[in-house]
Amino acid sequence: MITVLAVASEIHPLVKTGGLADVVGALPAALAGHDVAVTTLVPGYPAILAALGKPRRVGVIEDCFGGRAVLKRGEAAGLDLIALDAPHLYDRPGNPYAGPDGRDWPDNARRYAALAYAAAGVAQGLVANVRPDILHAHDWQAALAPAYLHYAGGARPRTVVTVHNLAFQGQYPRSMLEELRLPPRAFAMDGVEYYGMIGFLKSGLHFSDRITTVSPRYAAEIRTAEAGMGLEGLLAGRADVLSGIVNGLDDREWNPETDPRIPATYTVKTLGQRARNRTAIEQRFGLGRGEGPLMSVVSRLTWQKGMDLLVEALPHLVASGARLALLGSGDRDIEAAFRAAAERFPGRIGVVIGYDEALSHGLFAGADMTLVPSRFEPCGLTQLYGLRYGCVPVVARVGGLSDTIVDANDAALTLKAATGVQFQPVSRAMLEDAISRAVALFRDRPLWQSIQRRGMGLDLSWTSRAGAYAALYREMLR
Ligand SMILES: Nc1ncnc2c1ncn2[C@@H]1O[C@H](COP(=O)(O)OP(=O)(O)O[C@H]2O[C@H](CO)[C@@H](O)[C@H](O)[C@H]2O)[C@@H](O)[C@H]1O
Repeated sequence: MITVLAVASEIHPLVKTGGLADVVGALPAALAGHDVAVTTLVPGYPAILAALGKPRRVGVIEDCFGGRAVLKRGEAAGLDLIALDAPHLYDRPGNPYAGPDGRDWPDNARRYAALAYAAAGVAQGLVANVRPDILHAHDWQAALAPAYLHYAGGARPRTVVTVHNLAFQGQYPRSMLEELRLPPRAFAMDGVEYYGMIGFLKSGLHFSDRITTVSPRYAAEIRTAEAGMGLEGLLAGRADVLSGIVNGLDDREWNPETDPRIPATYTVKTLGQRARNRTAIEQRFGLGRGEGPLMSVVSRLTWQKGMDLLVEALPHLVASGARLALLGSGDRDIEAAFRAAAERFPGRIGVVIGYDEALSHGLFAGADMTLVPSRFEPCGLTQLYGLRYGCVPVVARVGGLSDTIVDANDAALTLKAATGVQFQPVSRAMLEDAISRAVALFRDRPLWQSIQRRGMGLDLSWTSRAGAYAALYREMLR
């Protein structure tokens, strides 16, 4: 049995702002089947402490970045958790990273340094009976852990950092070095220094034994200047320990045969049931009926996700006979642009600004397609949900979108291999072209249904994908 201490700033179903939470929440159960036991260290946000009920106190850090912290262990939603209960850092309502005004909490450097610092402590024996073989840090919020272990010296577990999104790196001023409990010598190129700042993610990428990201294609892309966001040199230098493992989806949550969140459940043999789900979408999003396809989006509304391009492509989408139901939140400008489009095209474009887990399931269960025009995408989960639910993905050919969808070109159609529509480069013109191609494919119903069924029949579950992480851990311990 391999023991892993996972460290992350969010975990589904307790605290989620994006795909990171899905992965961190689903992996432990899937890894159990591979003889890997995962304990996850998370910040003691109110939602986490509430879910833990009556946890055991398993450790104390007297001076944890400005106050006392208690490590509390318990089970919630089937997860073995250690919460870092530090009210001065985490006892705040709402979004984990930002205050009610939408701005990052000013002390985020300390809040997530504390998480990584506690992780390093647990990795070196702070909690009785927890002596992990592997410390697995997810994203910048956890990425200082390998650095703390390095500077602490002594015995340590093997370490791996997973990059879910290179765009978020955690960069803070040099003046915080002492406050973050890093020695002066750490401020160097072969330390935590990064372009004159302290780089949390950079530190993790430098000091970890292994680096993974969430698709092979993204693992290759981030070694280039185009997608490396300044870290391409470091990543190229560590190419021998860098790999990509495509995300799976949580079968317990995402299964159209059993999903309690959708009006009508269905299987690959009863696709007709989806009509009821489509009607529910039309009602909720104020859409009229139509011959053309019902397209959908579930996304953060950001530049990464190409949502500004989609705004520009909306007149084309409507002219091609399609309708759109969009659920998302994010940049205020993009939110406003979608609201305006819904007013301009009543009955054709329906928009719900916000975050709504149940409604997102309904969209995959009833829409004909899901649009994912991302400029970059480490893996992407919504295209996987689309495949599973017969909601055909129309995606940009980047990162994990490239690794998970087979474009319906002539060759793929002949080989009966197509699962969606891909386009590149990521531009308004090519997005519009992809929309047109998707509309044309949709008109050929038998062909369309064969594409739907093929996606639904794929094994996308973590149950099989988790094997790649288990194999990586085994190799690291060899
Ligand atoms: N308004 C809304 N209402 C309800 N649900 C919503 C929603 N907006 C988004 N979601 C949900 O949030 C998750 C988003 O996951 P993604 O993988 O698409 O992207 P994200 O950029 O957050 O994750 C990063 O990490 C993940 C995990 O590794 C990578 O797949 C990805 O490429 C990378 O950018 C999905 O579960 C989606 O359904």
